[in-house]
Amino acid sequence: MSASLALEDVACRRGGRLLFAGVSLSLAAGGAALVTGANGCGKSSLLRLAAGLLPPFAGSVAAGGRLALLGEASALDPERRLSEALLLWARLDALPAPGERVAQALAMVALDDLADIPVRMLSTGQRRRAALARVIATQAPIWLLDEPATGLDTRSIALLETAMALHRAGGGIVVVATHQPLDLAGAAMLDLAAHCEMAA
Ligand SMILES: Nc1ncnc2c1ncn2[C@@H]1O[C@H](COP(=O)(O)OP(=O)(O)OP(=O)(O)O)[C@@H](O)[C@H]1O
Repeated sequence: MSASLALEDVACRRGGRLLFAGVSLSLAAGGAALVTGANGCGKSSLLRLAAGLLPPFAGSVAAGGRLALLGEASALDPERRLSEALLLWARLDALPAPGERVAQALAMVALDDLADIPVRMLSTGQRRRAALARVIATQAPIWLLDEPATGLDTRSIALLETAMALHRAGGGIVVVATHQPLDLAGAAMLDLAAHCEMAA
């Protein structure tokens, strides 16, 4: 089955408040969306909704394919060596060759030289790239990336953009919530401000 992601007239309520309503998005294989909006308008919440971690208050979410979410935290065990911390996650999805997938993912984010370093010793930007490597290693067709460029230098942003482009070229889907401009050619633009229910 080729990947797809559809949000239809979705509303989100958190902490007793309606954050946004009337959000629709339809992505097919190779598609991408860029989610923008002011702090607190619900970008992270939208990604969690798409990931199935939050139920929509109204509307529907349908994902055709496995999802991988890059959230604020890297979710990697700080005490483990980077490659081992990634392997723990890669083994969870029961796909073949977890070691190879981790090695390839580390190379894609240019962290192969640091594979044996404990996660706690990585810099902020290196940790962000490690979190991206975790997503890449899942081989999930649908990527949900929350502020993936935070803390990244110019070269690392280029690596991120290349990884997203390659993923889409292979039929993957990318949804990115970001405050930073990112090269995501032909992406659907979703400005949550237009759907925000919170009065400024
Ligand atoms: N677990 C939670 N319970 C209740 N309210 C929450 C929870 N998590 C977030 N919120 C609230 O939901 C609103 C939207 O938060 P969210 O993190 O989705 O916004 P955002 O657009 O991603 O913000 P930012 O740009 O600062 O990352 C905020 O007002 C926040 O306080």
